[in-house]
Amino acid sequence: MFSLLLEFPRNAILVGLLGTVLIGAKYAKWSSQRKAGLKSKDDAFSLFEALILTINERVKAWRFLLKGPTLIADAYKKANGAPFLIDVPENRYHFVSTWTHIGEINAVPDTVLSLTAAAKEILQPQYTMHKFDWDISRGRDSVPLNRTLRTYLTNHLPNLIPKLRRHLRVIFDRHIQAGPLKNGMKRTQTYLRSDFSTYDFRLGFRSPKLFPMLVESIAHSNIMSFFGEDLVQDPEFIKAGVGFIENTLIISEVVRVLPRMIAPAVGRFLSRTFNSQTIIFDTLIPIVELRLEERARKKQGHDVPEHHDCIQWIINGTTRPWAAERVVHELIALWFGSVHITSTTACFVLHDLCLHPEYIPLIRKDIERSGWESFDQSKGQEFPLLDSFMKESSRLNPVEAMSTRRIALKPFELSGGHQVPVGEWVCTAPGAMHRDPAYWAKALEFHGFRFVEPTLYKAILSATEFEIPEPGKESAFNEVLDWQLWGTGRNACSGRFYATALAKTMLALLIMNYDMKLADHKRSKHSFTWRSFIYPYASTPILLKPRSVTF
Ligand code: HEM
Repeated sequence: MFSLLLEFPRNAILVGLLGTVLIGAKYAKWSSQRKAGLKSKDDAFSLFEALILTINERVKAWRFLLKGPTLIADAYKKANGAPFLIDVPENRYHFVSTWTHIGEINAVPDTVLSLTAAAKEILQPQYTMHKFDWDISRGRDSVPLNRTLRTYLTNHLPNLIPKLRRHLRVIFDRHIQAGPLKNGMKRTQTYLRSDFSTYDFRLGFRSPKLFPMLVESIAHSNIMSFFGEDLVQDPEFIKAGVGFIENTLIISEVVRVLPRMIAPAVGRFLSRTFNSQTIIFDTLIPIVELRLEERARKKQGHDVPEHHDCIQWIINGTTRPWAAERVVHELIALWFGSVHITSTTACFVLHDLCLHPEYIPLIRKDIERSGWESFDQSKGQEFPLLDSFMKESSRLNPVEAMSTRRIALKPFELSGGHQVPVGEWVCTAPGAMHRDPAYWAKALEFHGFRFVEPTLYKAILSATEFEIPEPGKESAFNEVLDWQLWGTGRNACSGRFYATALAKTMLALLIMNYDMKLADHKRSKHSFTWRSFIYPYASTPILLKPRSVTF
């Protein structure tokens, strides 16, 4: 199921080979064009120099695929606050690293700098999302989805979180019990829990496949939140939903690096070969059509069933109803943007919990102090120590080394005179910014309670050894103003309240109900990078053992 994650290096080699062929082809064309005009030895020498330079630049651009975060971090240091350029195989990125420049990006409309154009280049939705052809500047078209997530889904969290929690407990128990036993007794003995799932607390640590467990948990939760509870019972849909993420990454990567002449044909071929997008589309269409019918019947005064999910909120949010196909396209894009990044973020927090186990007892106490009911009512804001720990983990290990991506649809100039030509990208470097001592005291050190409020610090932490490196940095995980995890301004992630509540629910369940440790500290950051993304391997070796209490 997670073949992509395991086979990614192989795919990278394939793309690398493709790149070499392309560079060769481009050079042959370039060289033959110039031979005609070659007159002297000097010309031949300049040609040779130019060729070496071009090859150097191209090799560097292709290196971005395998070493993106390192290249960005190195260039960030050299630039010392100024905008800097990084070439990638198919484009040029202009990175900014000051909050003034970030503010300037946010100040222009999306007819000048567009997130949706950048997303279109990354995801190639015409091949990956059932021919979704979204506008490169969406204007008010983005309102129904963003309002759905930012307002309706967030306000629904007190009802939703307890339901999600019930499902998550069952999924965790199933995965953890299925993991190989690493120590303890050989014979399995199971106990019935109050919620009718079983677990086996007499036995030792088990080694489940952590990342697949987290992806499945988030996929289930998102199905319930976006499409309603019925689809959770549909294994084919869930399989397609998880496979869709891998398929999208493969198809879009291949299409992006191929020459424009052949990319569409290959894209169409891959689109037919990997059919998860079709399964998702075909499953969702009748559901959305029924909802549109219900909307029409309701307008005529008929009684219709009530639904509390994203399908319904998107439909309700449009004044002139969108066609079913249009609603489904929005949902497919939402699915891609929400499953993968949330599971990866939660996975890295779990690694950090194992690397810094001294934080766990205090985080447990704090979770007990608040309790689930207060957490649910706070829409996932509670558990401040866990919140701060998550933020410190993602500050040092954001799963994305780039954020606030925009394509220039018109020429754009930053203060100081840096120009961004049409078609090129402007973006930020969260990985590098988050480690910059200009923004953070003791920037490279992990301080899990860095973001805790002073009053809470006095009440709970002052008698402990834990340090807060700098006063005045208290801030929530879902805050956008002091870091780049969620992007910028009006385009900042509208799903961040839901994402935070879900990730925190999962982490709190695992922290409270299991003891955890890394099987092998040397392999703790068992991750690889592709472009600017950082992925955990599917089989990261974390050991979990049920505790004798259930929370
Ligand atoms: C830890 C998990 C997540 C992270 C780190 C994250 C991060 C981001 C980032 C960096 C952006 C781009 C913002 C910009 O360029 O200014 C974004 C946009 C977006 N995210 Fe998330 N996201 C997460 C989870 C989610 C979830 C769970 C949902 C849905 C429930 C979601 C929905 C969206 C949407 C709809 C946008 C586009 C906003 C727009 O077009 O204005 N995200 N996210």
